Amino acid sequence: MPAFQSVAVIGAGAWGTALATVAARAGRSVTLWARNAEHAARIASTRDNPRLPGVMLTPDIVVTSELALAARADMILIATPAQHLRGAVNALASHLTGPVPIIACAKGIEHGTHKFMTDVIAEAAPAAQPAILSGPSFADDVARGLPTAVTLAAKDEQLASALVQALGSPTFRPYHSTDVRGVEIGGAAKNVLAIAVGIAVGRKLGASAQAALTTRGFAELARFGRTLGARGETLGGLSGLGDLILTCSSPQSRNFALGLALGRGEKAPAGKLAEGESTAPVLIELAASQNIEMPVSQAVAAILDGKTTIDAAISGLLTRPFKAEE
Ligand SMILES: NC(=O)C1=CN([C@@H]2O[C@H](COP(=O)(O)OP(=O)(O)OC[C@H]3O[C@@H](n4cnc5c(N)ncnc54)[C@H](OP(=O)(O)O)[C@@H]3O)[C@@H](O)[C@H]2O)C=CC1
Ligand SMILES: O=C(CO)COP(=O)(O)O
Repeated sequence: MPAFQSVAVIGAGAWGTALATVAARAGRSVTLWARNAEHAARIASTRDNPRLPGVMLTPDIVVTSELALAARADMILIATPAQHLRGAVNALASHLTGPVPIIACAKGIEHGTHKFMTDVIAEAAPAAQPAILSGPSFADDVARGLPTAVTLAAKDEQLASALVQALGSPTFRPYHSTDVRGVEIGGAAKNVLAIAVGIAVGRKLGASAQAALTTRGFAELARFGRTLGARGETLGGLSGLGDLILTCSSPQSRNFALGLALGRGEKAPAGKLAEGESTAPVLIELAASQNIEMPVSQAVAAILDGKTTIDAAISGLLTRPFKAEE
C-alpha cells in the first residue's frame, strides 16, 4: 500500500474535481473540499459539479465544506486559483497535525510578493512539505480518464516518488522530479504565452505564425527558467514545453480562448478563469527585475493592461531587430 492512503483536494473547481477522480481511480480514499457549504452539499447529493459538467463523481468521494475533515488526509492537493492559494493554505494550516505534503496544483505567481506556489505554501504552513503538480492536462480530459502525463516535483526525491505512487494510474501518469522551481515556472509562464498565441490565431495570422510564436514563447520561457535556476530537462519536459504545446494549440484552453476572443475583437469569455491574465504583470515584473528579455509576455501584459493595441503589439514584435537564434 502506498505511504499516502488518504487524499484531500482543496478547491472544488474543474481541476480540483478532476484531481479527486484521479486520486479515487488510483485507489485512495478521497475528500473533496468546497469553500461553500451549499455548493458542497449539492455536489455531494447530485455527484455532478457544475464547474465540470457531465463528470459523475463516484460514491466513495466524500464532498465536504468542513476543513478539519480535509486536513486529516495523508496528503493534500490545493486546486484553487493561484491568487487564492495563500488564503486556502492559511485556513488549512491551523487544522494540520503533522508534516503533511501539500501539493500546489495551481499555475501562477503571487501578486505583490512575486512568490511561486510552493514558496507560498512554505510560508503559510511552515510544517508542511510543499510539492507541485503541473503539466499538459485539461480537467475534462483527466476526469474522463483520457491518457495524461504530468510532472510532480518535491525537493525530496523519495517524497516526490511516493506522491507519484499514490496518485498515478494507467491513464494519469505523473513523472517525479526534484526541480520544483522548473515545474512551477513552466505552468505559470505557458498561460501568458497561450494568450499571445490565441491572439495571433484570432487575428488569422496563420499556422506558421502560430508555430513561430509558440517556439519564440518557449525561448523566453526557457530563458526565464534558466535564470531562475530551472533545469533544461524540466523546461523541455511535460510541465514546460509539453504544457505550452497543449495550451497554445487548443481552444479548450481558457487562456488560448481568451486570446482568441481578443484577437477576433470579441469580448473575453465570461466567468472563465484564465490564469495568464493574473500572471502576465507579475511575470514581466519578475523578468524585468532579473533583466530577462520576454517580449511576447510583455506584449500580452501591455495588451491586457490597455497600454497598447493588438495591432501595435504585433507590429512591435515583427519589427524587432534580427538576431541570432537562442
Ligand atoms: N481546469 C484545468 O484544466 C486545469 C486547471 N489548472 C489550474 O488549477 C487552478 C484552478 O483552476 P480551475 O479548477 O480550472 O478553476 P475553476 O474556476 O474551475 O475553479 C476554481 C475553484 O477554486 C475555488 N476557490 C476560489 N478561491 C478559493 C479559496 N480562497 N479557497 C478555496 N477555494 C477557492 C472556487 O470556489 P467557488 O466554486 O466557491 O467559486 C472554485 O471552485 C488554476 O490555477 C488553473 O491554472 C491546472 C491544470 C488544469
Ligand atoms: O493548464 C491547463 C492545461 O494543462 C489548462 O489550461 P487553461 O487554464 O488555459 O484552460
